[in-house]
Amino acid sequence: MMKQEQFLSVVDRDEAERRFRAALAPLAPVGVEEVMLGATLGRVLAEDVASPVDVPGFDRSNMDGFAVRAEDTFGASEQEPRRLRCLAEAVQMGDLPRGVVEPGCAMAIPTGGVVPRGADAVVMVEHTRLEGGDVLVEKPVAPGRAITWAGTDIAQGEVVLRAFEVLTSRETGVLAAMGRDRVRVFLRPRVAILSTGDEIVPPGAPLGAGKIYDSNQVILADAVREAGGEPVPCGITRDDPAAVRAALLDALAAADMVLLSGGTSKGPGDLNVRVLEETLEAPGILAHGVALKPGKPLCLAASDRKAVVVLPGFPTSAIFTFHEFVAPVIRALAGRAEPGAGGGSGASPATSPARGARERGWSRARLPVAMISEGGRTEYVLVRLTEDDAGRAVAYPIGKGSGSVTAWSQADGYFVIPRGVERLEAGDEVDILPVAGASPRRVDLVVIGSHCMGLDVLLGRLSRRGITSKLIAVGSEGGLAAVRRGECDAAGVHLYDAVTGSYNAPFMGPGLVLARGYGRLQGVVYRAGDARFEGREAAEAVREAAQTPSVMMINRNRGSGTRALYDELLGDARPAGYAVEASSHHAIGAAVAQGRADFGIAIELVARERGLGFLPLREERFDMVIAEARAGRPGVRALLEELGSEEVRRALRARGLRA
Ligand SMILES: Nc1nc2c(c(=O)[nH]1)N[C@H]1C(S)=C(S)[C@@H](COP(=O)(O)OP(=O)(O)OC[C@H]3O[C@@H](n4cnc5c(N)ncnc54)[C@H](O)[C@@H]3O)O[C@H]1N2
Ligand code: MOO
Repeated sequence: MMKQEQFLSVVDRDEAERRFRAALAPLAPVGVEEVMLGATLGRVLAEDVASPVDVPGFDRSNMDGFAVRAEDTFGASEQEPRRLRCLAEAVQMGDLPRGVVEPGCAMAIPTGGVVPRGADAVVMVEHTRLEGGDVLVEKPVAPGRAITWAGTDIAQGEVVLRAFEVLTSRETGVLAAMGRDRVRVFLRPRVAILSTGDEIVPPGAPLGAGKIYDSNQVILADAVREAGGEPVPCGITRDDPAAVRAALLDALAAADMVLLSGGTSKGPGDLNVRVLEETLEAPGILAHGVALKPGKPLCLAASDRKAVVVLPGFPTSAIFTFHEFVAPVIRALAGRAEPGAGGGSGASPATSPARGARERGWSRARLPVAMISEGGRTEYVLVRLTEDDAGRAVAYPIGKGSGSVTAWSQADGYFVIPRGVERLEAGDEVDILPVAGASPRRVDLVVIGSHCMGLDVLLGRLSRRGITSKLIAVGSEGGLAAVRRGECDAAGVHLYDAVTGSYNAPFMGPGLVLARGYGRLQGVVYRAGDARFEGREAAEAVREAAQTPSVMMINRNRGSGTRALYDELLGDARPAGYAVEASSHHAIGAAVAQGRADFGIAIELVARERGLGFLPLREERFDMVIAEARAGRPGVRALLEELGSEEVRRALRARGLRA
């Protein structure tokens, strides 16, 4: 009862962060260690590095030629060269010359050689001739010419690198040039990562029914590394209070911070917060429930100044809340300055400018569609960016929900819908913020529309040709609208026109051209061996199944081309499962394969992949709609070339498509 109430009293994002930071303050690096030069990459310097030596350590020649006294060359020309006596000694690389360049003399010197006493310039060998034992100088040189004086790059005692700098290859090279073979850096904060849940299995293990792979552990471990921490992977713990408690105690002993994921909302297995309550030392739980989407069940806690965080189990929620609340703390413990923080506390992204994105050229973007938000929570919307014909950015919400494992990896950025705003209109402008680690870049080809494995074949071939592309999956109708608005180069569509009984062509209009794609055979899918379908004619089998009370179907979403096919076959019949509307061919395949439904309509490819029975109905055309205005772009031309190539057609046929 208590837990429910606490969870219901969600706190504002900024208030949650304030409590968390206050409990951990002051945030300072966890310690210092000395590491060898070869292990410094990515580490943060914990000392100001002053050079123990001059660089270069001697007056160095920058040319192959002759060390001279500049005034001996004044007035020299090809017609009237200055004659100098060539000294017997030549400067040897890596050695100090013994002789002195007296007036009227020259000493041969290589690039990088030590300038001998007496000389104050070097004449390039190209500007000299040898004659007997003499050097004829054909061009005058000013004093200092072609010489780098000792200590002019780095002077002995000069501070070249400062504490809190992150060491990249640029800095490590400088350390080497000063002769430093080891350096003091901040310790990486150790961050223990525990996954919890009876349904979680490690990648590589067989995936039983109802189980999912532990993706949070890996993305969190690598995100910890990216923030400058050292992950301490603690594996997967069952939903059992004693087991979670034991794992938590081990983690607290081994690390500077502990991250758990899952088990923080309201299900019977959501016991992690209770275990925290019973296990942590003061101050314990600071916030459980934050007015954020995604991320509401987030639990921020501290045990004696060690941060303990239960991230929501859903992958998008987990990584979003990690970057919002946890990554800045890891960076502070690692000695990495907050980008743009200027020492202040982390500003809410709702109020901070979209700096990173602006630097990359995407700042404000237009929404192509209206959006509803809950209003009561600050909502973060992951987007993919494209550009309209006028070069203005357009932000397509990814819309896969917090459970998605791909949304974060596909996002070019995100925008914030502040608490209290319930609706954004199509055409509204939003500020795009960068997604940690993503570097949105312009691509050669943007395809918006329905996704199909055939497109994977095409875009894969383009990629091998060096043509980059981006596919934004919004369905056929969304694709057609996007190409009409000039927001993409091409749209993959399969739109059925009931009036003409044909695909795609009836939907073309001014400024659009249709490029012939391929066919996908649609039909009834069922579990192989089911006598109600096996060996029968599709329409008749469906008609009969629809009258059989024990048979369960699965439907497609309204507006999809396949739904029209369902309705044609079923007429007025409403068999059990009619109201269940899956939104993809793959979902139909999964439902039938796993026995949640006995039949559905999908493309042959899906039946093949899942070993389902298949009764053909008709061929659906998947074509590309091209914006005429963009037909000349190299990406579009390459796409059309690929579509027309016999090799591609063969590859499509090999995947069960009709090309
Ligand atoms: N009745 C309510 N139910 C839920 C609420 C709510 O307010 N009332 N909140 C929803 C929200 S919002 C979220 S977010 C989720 C988060 O729940 P938990 O943090 O308790 O996470 P679990 O229930 O354990 O798991 C959710 C989901 O994530 C998967 N998961 C868990 N761990 C991992 C992992 N290591 N790698 C990949 N995926 C993982 C798990 O299998 C579940 O599918 O709760 C809503 N429910
Ligand atoms: O708040 Mo949850 O993190 O949206 O899915």
